[in-house]
Amino acid sequence: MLEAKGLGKTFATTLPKAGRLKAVRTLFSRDRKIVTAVNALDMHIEQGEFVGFIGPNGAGKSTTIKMLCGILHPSAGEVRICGLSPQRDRRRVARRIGVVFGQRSQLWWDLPLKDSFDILAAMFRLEAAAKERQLAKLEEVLQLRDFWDTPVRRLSLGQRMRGDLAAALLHDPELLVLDEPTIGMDAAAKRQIRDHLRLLNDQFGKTVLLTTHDMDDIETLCKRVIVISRGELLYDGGLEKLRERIGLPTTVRVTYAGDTALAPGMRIGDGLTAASEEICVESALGREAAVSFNRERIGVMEVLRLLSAWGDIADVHVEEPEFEEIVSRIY
Ligand SMILES: Nc1ncnc2c1ncn2[C@@H]1O[C@H](COP(=O)(O)OP(=O)(O)OP(=O)(O)O)[C@@H](O)[C@H]1O
Repeated sequence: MLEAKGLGKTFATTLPKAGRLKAVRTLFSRDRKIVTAVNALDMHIEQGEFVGFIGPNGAGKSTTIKMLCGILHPSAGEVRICGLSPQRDRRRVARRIGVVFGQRSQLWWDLPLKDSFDILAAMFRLEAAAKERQLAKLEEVLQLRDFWDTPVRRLSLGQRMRGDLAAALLHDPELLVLDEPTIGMDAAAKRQIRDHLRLLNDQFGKTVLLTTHDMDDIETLCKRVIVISRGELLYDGGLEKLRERIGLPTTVRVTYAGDTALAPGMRIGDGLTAASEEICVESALGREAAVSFNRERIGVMEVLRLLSAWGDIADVHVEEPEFEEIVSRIY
C-alpha cells in the first residue's frame, strides 16, 4: 500500500544577518544553511494497517507526510502509494489517498458544511450518483446530520474535524493520512474522533497513518508505531515490543486472602533464575502488595507463581508503564 525507501528531504534556509537593515540584508544574502528534515527513512505499510507515526517537535513528520502525498519532492529516495509515485503521478495518487491536517481545514469557512462537498466532488469529478452514495455513507458514519447546514466557521473543533474527515474520504481513498487530527480538542471530542477512526479502519478497511502528539491516540488506536527523531527512524514495530525495549518496570498488584508477610524493599524469588531476584516489593500493607519487575526479563505468570508462595492470591491487577513515559525516553 505505502512504500518509502531511503526517503530524504533537505531545505536550504538563508542565515539571518545582524546589524542595520538586517531584514533587507537577509533577503539578499547568499549565506545558506542546509537543514536535513528527513534522512534515509524507510517505511512499509500494508493494506488495512493502522500505524502511528510519532516523534518530537521538528522530527520531520509533517515533511514526510507532505512527501507521501506529493506536496513536496524528496531530495533523496522515493515513495510509492499503491505502486504509484506521488510526485510523478500526483493526480492518480490523489484518488487513492485522503489527507487531513488537523491545524488546517480544507473546508470552505463561510459556507454551510454540505456546500464544501459539492465543490470537492466537482474537483474530483465525481459522478452525481457516486457522490450521493458516498455522502450518505459518510453522513451516517461520521454523524454529520446535525450540523449539515451550519457554516464551517461556527462548528466546534470536533464537528469541524468530522467534516474534514468526510472531505478527505469523499473520493473513497484506500489510504487515510492524518496529521494531528485531535489537536486542541477536549477529552470527549477526542474520544469521539478516535471512535470514528477505529470504525473507518475496522469496518471500512481504510489503511491509516496517524501523526499525533497525544499518546492516548496511539495507545487506543495503533498496534504498530513508527518513531522518528531528527529525521531518522528510531523504532518501527509493535507497542508491546516498544515497552519491552525501553524496559520500564511493570507493576503487579495482588490482594491476598489473608495478611501478607511481604515488606517494602524486599526482593522475591526462588533463586532458580537470576531474573526472579529482580522482583522488587514496592508496597505491602495488610492483604495488599505491589511488586515491580522488567517484563523483558521475567513474565507476569512467573511473577504470580513466585507471589503465590507468599499466600493465597484473591485478586490480581497488572499495570503497564505509561506509554507517554516510554515515548519520552526514546526521543
Ligand atoms: N519549508 C521549510 N524550510 C526550511 N526548513 C523547514 C521547512 N519545513 C520544515 N523545515 C524544518 O524541517 C524540520 C522538520 O520539520 P517538520 O515540520 O517536518 O517536523 P514535525 O515532526 O512535523 O514537527 P511538529 O511535531 O512540530 O509539527 C524542522 O527542523 C523544520 O524547521
